[in-house]
Amino acid sequence: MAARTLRIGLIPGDGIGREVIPAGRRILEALPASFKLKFSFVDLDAGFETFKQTGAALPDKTVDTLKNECDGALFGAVSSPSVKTEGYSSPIVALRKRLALYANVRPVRTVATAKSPVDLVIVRENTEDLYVKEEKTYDGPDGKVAEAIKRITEKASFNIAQMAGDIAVRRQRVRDSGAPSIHKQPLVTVTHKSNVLSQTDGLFRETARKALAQDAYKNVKVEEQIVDSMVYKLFRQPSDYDVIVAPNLYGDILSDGAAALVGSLGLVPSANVGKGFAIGEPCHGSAPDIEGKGIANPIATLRSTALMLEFMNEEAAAAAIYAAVDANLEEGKLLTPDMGGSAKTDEVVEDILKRL
Ligand SMILES: NC(=O)c1ccc[n+]([C@@H]2O[C@H](COP(=O)([O-])OP(=O)(O)OC[C@H]3O[C@@H](n4cnc5c(N)ncnc54)[C@H](O)[C@@H]3O)[C@@H](O)[C@H]2O)c1
Ligand SMILES: O=C(O)CC[C@H](C(=O)O)[C@@H](O)C(=O)O
Repeated sequence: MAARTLRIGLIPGDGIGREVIPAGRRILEALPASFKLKFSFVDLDAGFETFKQTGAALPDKTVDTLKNECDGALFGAVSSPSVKTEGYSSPIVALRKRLALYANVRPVRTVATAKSPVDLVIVRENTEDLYVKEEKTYDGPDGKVAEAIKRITEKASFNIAQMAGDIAVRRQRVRDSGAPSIHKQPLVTVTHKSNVLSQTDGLFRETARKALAQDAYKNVKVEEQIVDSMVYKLFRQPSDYDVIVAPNLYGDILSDGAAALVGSLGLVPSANVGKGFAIGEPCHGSAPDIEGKGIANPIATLRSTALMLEFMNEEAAAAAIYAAVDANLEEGKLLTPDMGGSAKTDEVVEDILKRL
């Protein structure tokens, strides 16, 4: 069989995004020939630096190249300012919408030998909710008033719940094939706040339930949880959760919280997934506090690279990367400072490449 050639867009962005994305490229280049995969790469711009230089945080060239040339991509992180900056808008949020990457899939897990095991996936809606970013400020009788639209549609809620159901079924298939797991039965937990937001989150809840009632998911247990009590229960008993499906903002917040349960934000990957296209992206941001020190944990990016390969139907290559990363973590000798070690980014990458 001839090797499959895949063209990958690399969008480092800002801060530690520039320090971790090269690790993603290196691990793809280091995949053994037995996987019959070849890669070509194209460097693409986005982020606050790009905005300062060109006036566009997400140049059209980046979007067009991804659409017309690439089979997949890796995105690092961007330094979006916390104050309104005329002309700037988060490029990763824009990219998710422009490429219709409707699902943000975020597996959060410990290694098999962990004392308090966690093995869950947060499936975050990726295009709407408060992230439609339709905001306005005006003067009212009590001073300035700022408003934002929270938009939930039936279509996006249905699609994201189906993605959660499909992932639950796939995870169970892997368990049934003998893979060790802390879970016995597939479970999807629908997260919402429809006790207060009965129309928006109400529509999400009701639609997700409808989607998960389809025959394809008849073996999947479906539960629901209000997002605040979800946080409480997740932090007390994370091993109770298998697949969590959430509207955009709750999914964003839950995934950083869940990262704390497994030791570091620097471990948690994600994939922005659309029909036939996926962008791997570590869950973390540009980490200005450690930028330039060469100590960023590359594991979230390496796992995001594997996750991108999974969505390209290259499960075996993805599994090899996960195994090499797990071997590094299980030995626990070469860890970056966020994990209590003193290793540099490049040393961790070298160690994982050796194990591949
Ligand atoms: N996908 C993205 O582009 C994305 C995601 C989140 C935040 N951001 C942006 O990043 C900037 C910084 O945000 P923040 O500081 O609130 O969050 P952050 O995720 O950048 O950092 C939070 C904390 O986690 C640590 N951390 C994160 N990733 C790490 C890694 N790989 N290795 C070791 N430690 C790591 C940081 O040092 C920091 O202490 C903001 O401008 C925000 O808008 C971008
Ligand atoms: O800072 C940005 O530009 C986007 C941050 C981004 C988000 O979805 O809100 C990040 O928190 C993430 O989880 O991907």
